[in-house]
Amino acid sequence: MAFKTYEQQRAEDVEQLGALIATIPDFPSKGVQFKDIFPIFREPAALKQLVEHFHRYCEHEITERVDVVVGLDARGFLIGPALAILLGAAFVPVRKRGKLPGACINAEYVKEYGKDIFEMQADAIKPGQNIIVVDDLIATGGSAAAAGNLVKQLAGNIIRYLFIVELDFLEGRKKLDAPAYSLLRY
Ligand SMILES: O=P(O)(O)OC[C@H]1O[C@H](OP(=O)(O)OP(=O)(O)O)[C@H](O)[C@@H]1O
Ligand SMILES: Nc1ncnc2[nH]cnc12
Repeated sequence: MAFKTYEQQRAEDVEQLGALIATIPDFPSKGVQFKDIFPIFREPAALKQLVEHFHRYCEHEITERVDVVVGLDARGFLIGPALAILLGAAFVPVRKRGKLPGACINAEYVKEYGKDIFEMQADAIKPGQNIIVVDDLIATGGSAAAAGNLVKQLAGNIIRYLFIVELDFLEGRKKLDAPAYSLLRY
């Protein structure tokens, strides 16, 4: 097989993985065009391609050492730990209220179809650690911004937000305090 440049591999990933995303109208409520990532996860080769895409992005675009990958409840848990293993980093979950034991910090947020409270264990991040925040999708940016708020409460240093899907028209990345990268933008 011919050698592919970083950009050629990126374009191939966007095309092949993008073709697997399904759009379901009016889910979970009327007017929402729900982007379903699970068809990617049903195909072993696509799942590997997805995780390797994010790993390649980090190797190519991030100069700092990544200490911790933070994943958002619940679909951020699907790629966060796999990416953390490839990066040699730790994984820390952000969970919805009431799910984590011990002392927790919290942040309230509003998202595309509702509002909620996120929590993180108070000793999950050490001051000054370099953090990547990972989720399946950014819509209004409320969820990712709340996760960023939690990291900042613990004095972590966010170096990137990573998403599989971004809904550009909702301008969620404007709420974020660090650069964002999305594999697929609609
Ligand atoms: O940018 P926003 O408007 O905040 O929306 C994006 C968030 O919404 C979805 O999660 P959801 O809260 O539906 O939870 P789930 O992963 O448990 O389904 C999605 O996985 C993101 O976390
Ligand atoms: N349109 C959407 N599709 C999938 N997940 C979402 N989370 C928030 N908005 C979403």
